[in-house]
Amino acid sequence: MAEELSHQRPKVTLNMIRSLYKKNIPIASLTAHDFPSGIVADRAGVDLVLVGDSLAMVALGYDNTNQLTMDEMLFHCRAVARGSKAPFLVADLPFGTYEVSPEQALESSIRLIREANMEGVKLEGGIEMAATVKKITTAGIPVLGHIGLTPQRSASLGGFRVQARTVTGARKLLRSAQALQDAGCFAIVLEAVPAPVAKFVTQALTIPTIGIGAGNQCSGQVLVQLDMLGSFDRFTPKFVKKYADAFETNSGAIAQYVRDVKQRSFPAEEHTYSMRNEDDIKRLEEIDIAAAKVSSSGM
Ligand SMILES: Nc1nc(=O)c2c([nH]1)NC[C@@H]1CN(c3ccc(C(=O)N[C@@H](CCC(=O)O)C(=O)O)cc3)CN21
Ligand SMILES: CC(C)C(=O)C(=O)O
Ligand SMILES: [Mg+2]
Repeated sequence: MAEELSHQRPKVTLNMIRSLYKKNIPIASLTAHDFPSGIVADRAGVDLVLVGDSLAMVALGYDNTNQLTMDEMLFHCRAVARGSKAPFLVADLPFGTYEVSPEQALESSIRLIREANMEGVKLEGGIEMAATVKKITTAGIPVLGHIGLTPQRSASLGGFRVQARTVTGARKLLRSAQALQDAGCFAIVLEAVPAPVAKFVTQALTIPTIGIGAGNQCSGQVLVQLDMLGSFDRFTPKFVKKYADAFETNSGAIAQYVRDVKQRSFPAEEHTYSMRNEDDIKRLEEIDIAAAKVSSSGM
């Protein structure tokens, strides 16, 4: 326990996120979707851990994020919160749990805070979600906005496409960002927009932007943990940098384990228990195994 405590760093609060922004220190965010991914993000110094609904695709094997239910999200949030102690904890509001009305959004947000130890929520959408954001933030729940490529709306966007590639698009993005800021968002995720557009929006705001596929001039960055670890092999967006090759490393390790088991080279001596008295081995060998077998199969 003492050793465990020595790894703890100060709790990242909303004030600390704001102070990083004021000091122009980029906010390092990363997703986590279970206990071990929450622990590593914490240990590695991540400021903000997002339990993203991308977990639908990377952890549960769904084709998109829209099939994820509130119960599944709550289940994963609880696991992340058990492992991730220092980072500021934010959860995605799953598709269908916040669009019906501001009241529905607030009720869903309250569940994530009260039942799953989250500290804030994220929702997708721009100016049209301003009243909803206002409802949630007024209740004292920090809200992270998310504009640009909004995966929950990929059907109406025509797929996972880069957004705001024109000046008109950039102006529209800024209007949405400002509406979210005015509604009380503490920060806004900008996903898959050209770097100059993200820079333009970031400079026009007084709250941080967290980029994913939005260049290096945002106030922070976020990636899906399994993407950057090279552990998700279905697709790789252009914005993903693979910092490890977990899929290759892990499947290689497991293939070696399979060979070892087949060859009886695992377990070795050091993974094996001994009897209390060496002499007992001999006594075991003297027992008539054939007789023991007969008596047991005869029941
Ligand atoms: N593993 C994973 N990583 C993610 O970043 C992620 C998810 N899942 N699931 C939910 C959404 C979906 N996301 C995606 C998925 C694909 C692209 C992609 O392939 N984009 C193309 C650009 C297409 C265009 O030309 O407009 C690319 O080449 O990057 C982008 C974002 C982001 N989110
Ligand atoms: C990639 C981030 C922004 C996200 O929304 C998710 O992981 O679901
Ligand atoms: Mg998401």
